[in-house]
Amino acid sequence: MKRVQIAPSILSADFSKLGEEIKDVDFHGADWIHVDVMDGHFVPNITIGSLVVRAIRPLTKVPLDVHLMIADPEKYVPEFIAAGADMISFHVEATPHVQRILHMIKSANVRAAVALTPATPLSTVEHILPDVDMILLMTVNPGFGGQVFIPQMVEKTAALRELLIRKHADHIDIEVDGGIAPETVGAIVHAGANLLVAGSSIFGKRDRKAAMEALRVACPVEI
Ligand SMILES: O=C(CO)[C@H](O)[C@H](O)COP(=O)(O)O
Ligand SMILES: [Fe+2]
Repeated sequence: MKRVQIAPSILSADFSKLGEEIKDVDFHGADWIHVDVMDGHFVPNITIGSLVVRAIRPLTKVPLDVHLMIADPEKYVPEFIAAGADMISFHVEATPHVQRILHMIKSANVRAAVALTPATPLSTVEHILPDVDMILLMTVNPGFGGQVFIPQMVEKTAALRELLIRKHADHIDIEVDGGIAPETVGAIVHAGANLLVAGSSIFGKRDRKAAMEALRVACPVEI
């Protein structure tokens, strides 16, 4: 089984002291820092852009996992690469140019990933597996932190892991994003997810050390 990693999402951090917030989860063993970029168009919320990615980049050695929830991602991918993203995911629902954008990201030596909202079928990624490093399955509808985990996404995650095994592409990471907490982590990791985004269940708690430990303890494999 692949090593399970934790990616705290700064969406639920205190933006008035973002640097301290990032250093806090860095100190307590975050594997990635998840950065949610929303444009008020692809999703009904506006968050942050590449200026913030550029500003936080020097504050930590933890790699930055940038989740683009934006229309026309091909227009903005270059500025997130230049800002220092280590991995970029964009939504297959947001562009007809999925493979072209994956190549754009990989040619800059950045990890390339596609994201699927809960209703998007796995068939949308079946024929581009050689081009992806990671697939992000949304386990809530994108746009907001603190939403309730959609239980049917356990079955979807298991189906994706089976597909990857069948296609000899089991090296691809499956990231799950939305409502990941000690109560949901067991089933989703058992189904085959190995990269856990957690916003409110880490930054929503005062003691981030305890919050991350609670996720690790609830995980069915050692992390
Ligand atoms: O992409 C996202 C929302 O669209 C966030 O990464 C996600 O919601 C994390 O927040 P939480 O863990 O609180 O659900
Ligand atoms: Fe996200």
